[in-house]
Amino acid sequence: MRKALKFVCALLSLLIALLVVSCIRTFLLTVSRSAAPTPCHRNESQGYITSEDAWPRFKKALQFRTVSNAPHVYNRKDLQEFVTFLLQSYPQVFQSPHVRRDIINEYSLLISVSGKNRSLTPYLLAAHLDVVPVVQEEWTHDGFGAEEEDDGSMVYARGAIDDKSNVIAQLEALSFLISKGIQPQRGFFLAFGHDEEVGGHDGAARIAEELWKRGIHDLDFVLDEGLTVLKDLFQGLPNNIAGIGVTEKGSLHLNLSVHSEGGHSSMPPKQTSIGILSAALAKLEANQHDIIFDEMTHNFVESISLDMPFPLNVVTSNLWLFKPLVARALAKGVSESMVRTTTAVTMFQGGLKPNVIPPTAWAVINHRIHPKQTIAEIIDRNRAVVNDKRVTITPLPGSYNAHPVSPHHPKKDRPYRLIRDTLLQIYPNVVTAPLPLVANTDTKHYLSFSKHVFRHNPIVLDVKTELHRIHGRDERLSKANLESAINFYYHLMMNADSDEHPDKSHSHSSEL
Ligand SMILES: CCCCCCCC/C=C\CCCCCCCC(=O)NCC(=O)O
Ligand SMILES: [Zn+2]
Ligand SMILES: [Zn+2]
Repeated sequence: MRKALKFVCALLSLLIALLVVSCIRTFLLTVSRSAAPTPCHRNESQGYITSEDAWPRFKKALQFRTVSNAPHVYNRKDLQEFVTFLLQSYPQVFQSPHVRRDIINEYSLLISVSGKNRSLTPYLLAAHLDVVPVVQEEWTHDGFGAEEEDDGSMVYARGAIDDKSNVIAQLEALSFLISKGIQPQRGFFLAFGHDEEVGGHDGAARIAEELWKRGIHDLDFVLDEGLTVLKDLFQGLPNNIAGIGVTEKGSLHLNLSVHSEGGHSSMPPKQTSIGILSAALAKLEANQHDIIFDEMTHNFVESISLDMPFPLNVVTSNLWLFKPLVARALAKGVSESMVRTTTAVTMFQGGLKPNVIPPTAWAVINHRIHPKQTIAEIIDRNRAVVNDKRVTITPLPGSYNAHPVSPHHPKKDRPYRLIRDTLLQIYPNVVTAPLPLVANTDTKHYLSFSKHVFRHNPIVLDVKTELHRIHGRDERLSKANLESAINFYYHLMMNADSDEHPDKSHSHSSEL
């Protein structure tokens, strides 16, 4: 008894000592924290664009039903009309001697802007023209009506976030540049694919082929849709987080199927194919893939730790002691998609009639694969968890592993710094963070052109009230967000020329 008491006292003393050390360490880190680097692009003379003129064009763009349903299955008529609308809406852009536009594979749009200084490697901004379907009965607004809130501050439509806002914002920024009589030093491309939502095989893939054929084998950087500026990501965090996707998770679509005897429902087996499959799916949902707390996650947590309120600041700035606790906390809510391979049962089919034993049942699971895992690992573990020979697990075509991680040191890596600084010009109080994009983009088709590939959508989304609208019901975008996006791309086009960002052909690390 005495020994047990001594052990408990020793343990308590150790815990108290560790907590005291943690608090002292947090205090020292806080007082010694260097001021955030002043973005070297606070060049206010670059001008500012309001969204007044853009707003009606954006609303019209949202009304085209450019829905993609499956690879090669999309609304060709509305895509054609949407592209025609874009070409007619920006006459200044397409009449400029510095702009070439090409329709690629009938429905994608490649806009080439030539730079004054041909020695500078061009960059590419990507967006996409297509959208996912609307389940209208779930919406409170017409999914393609582009209806506004009473005060005109918000518009509701599929594609408002993903991804027509970026199509319009990039064109508006280019139009403003041209209206000021500016030809950029560094050339760039606007690449609008027409089937991103179903893999980009007919759109972005063909744009990439066209660039390669033209002898463009090297891009300074690629920027596509991706993480947004996230509001209220964690309770108590005062700043919004501007995630910059420096990699993106892999994607694996798995077909699970069960084939069994049919027959009359009055003489049923113990389990029908639907029951067997449902049990397998329930096992996979109950046994999620492991939490992975990698270096990028570690750095991210540390980067926001000192802004967190007590005692979260102590916990998150002392990962040497609290990492398991923080890992478990991250595995809840939307941040779970960053720390593990996610499992989503997205399709299920089975059964013919109420009185017929279903001979087959099948389902599709979508895994978004953590950058530290592979397709093979996921399939092997799924098979072990299901552990039922009656269930056939087959990978569907179009699966791929996570992307390479783009260089993202803010001092050494100019393209990352360019995007970070431009974000800070538009959103001065955010915390920028290199993170994995949890979804997928057309960047998969541009990886061979540059190692500097980023995924960011320059709008602010409240994590609780807005994220679920992406591919969900009542997708919407505010006028303020459209305006910020336009100015982000405009400043990026200007900053890409800035001597603060010398071309990589004479790259040197500049102290900020
Ligand atoms: C600690 C950080 C946690 C981050 C949590 C995730 C936040 C996600 C924010 C924005 C995601 C927006 C994704 C937009 C791109 C989607 C493009 C798309 O739909 N591609 C097709 C596909 O992925 O299937
Ligand atoms: Zn998208
Ligand atoms: Zn999408």
